Amino acid sequence: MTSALLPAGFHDRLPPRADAAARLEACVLGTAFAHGYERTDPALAEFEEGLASRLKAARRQDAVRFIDPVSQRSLAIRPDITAQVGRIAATRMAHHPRPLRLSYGGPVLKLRAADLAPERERLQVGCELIGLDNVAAAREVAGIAVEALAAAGVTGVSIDFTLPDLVDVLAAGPLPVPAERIDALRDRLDAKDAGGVAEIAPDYLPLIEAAGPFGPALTRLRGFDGALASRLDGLAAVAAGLDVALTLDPTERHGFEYQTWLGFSLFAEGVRGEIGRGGAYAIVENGTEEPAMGFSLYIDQLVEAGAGADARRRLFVPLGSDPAIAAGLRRAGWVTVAALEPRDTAQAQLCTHILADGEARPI
Ligand SMILES: N[C@@H](Cc1c[nH]c[nH+]1)C(=O)O
Repeated sequence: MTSALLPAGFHDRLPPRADAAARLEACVLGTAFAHGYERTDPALAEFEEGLASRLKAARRQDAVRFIDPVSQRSLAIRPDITAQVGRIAATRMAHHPRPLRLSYGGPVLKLRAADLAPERERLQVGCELIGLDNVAAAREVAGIAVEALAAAGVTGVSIDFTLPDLVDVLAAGPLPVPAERIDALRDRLDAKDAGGVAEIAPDYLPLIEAAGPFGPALTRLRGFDGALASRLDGLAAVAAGLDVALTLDPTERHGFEYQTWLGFSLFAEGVRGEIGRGGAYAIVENGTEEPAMGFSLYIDQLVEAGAGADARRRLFVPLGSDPAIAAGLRRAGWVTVAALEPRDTAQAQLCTHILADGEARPI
């Protein structure tokens, strides 16, 4: 019988997966570091209002909240580190020159699991570029995400672009929609509900058909409304710098609550669901807004698909072996597992090799 040790949506990472996760995290952060992104390590929990108000339309209901007995205030456990990096950039690092490049990695907690992803606690690793949200910023950020995944040995990566504020832009200008119906229109477009869209604003129907492989989708969108020309040029320029499969789904909103002109989801062949997301957004501080661009990767699905695994070559060091030889082999990259009592065996210690006559012999 397996009785639940942990609540639904939570899991312990055991060996070798915990090591694989740490390796992937280090690989992503290492790639980011090499591009000038320095690490921040925000607090696990913070005042709820600060977290919720920092990014426009970030969802307060995503966070696990509680009243802190010490401060008597409502705290939230972070559901997304991006908002925290925004807080740090806007306050303690406000005086740093822009653009400011920061990276992060750590657990995040959601109040509820999403339909297709049962996890509530996940390991989030990412980069934020604060002070710019133009094409150059998007190219850098998306490029680093792709490079980091390649460095981590993840293959078959693809990116699905979206234009999160597209409906707002069209509704405010060329294709007016009554304000009270915009939310419903957005939801129906997101759900690709053609009948529902036709009821509210039939002019928007071509947007549903514009989803698909990047090139043709972009061409269809270009024919849709001239008001989008500069955005679409920007999108084309971002895509041109990326050497992975690209798609475009202009009305996808799910998971892009606070992103503005550009959003993207990352996928990899053989990996369940999205492995990450990113895009442009604004950080709000004292009524002013600062543009930013970033991406977050979720490491657990990658680990589940086998990424970050190593060959697990473990060398068993029998009792009485010369410690200097084992030390030399460790320096050469071996993992050594020392026998601590006579009945220890290489098999019990999951070793692939054994130290015999001063050298590593396969078992
Ligand atoms: N933090 C966002 C992705 C993102 C990072 N920067 C901008 N957007 C997410 O996990 O969905």
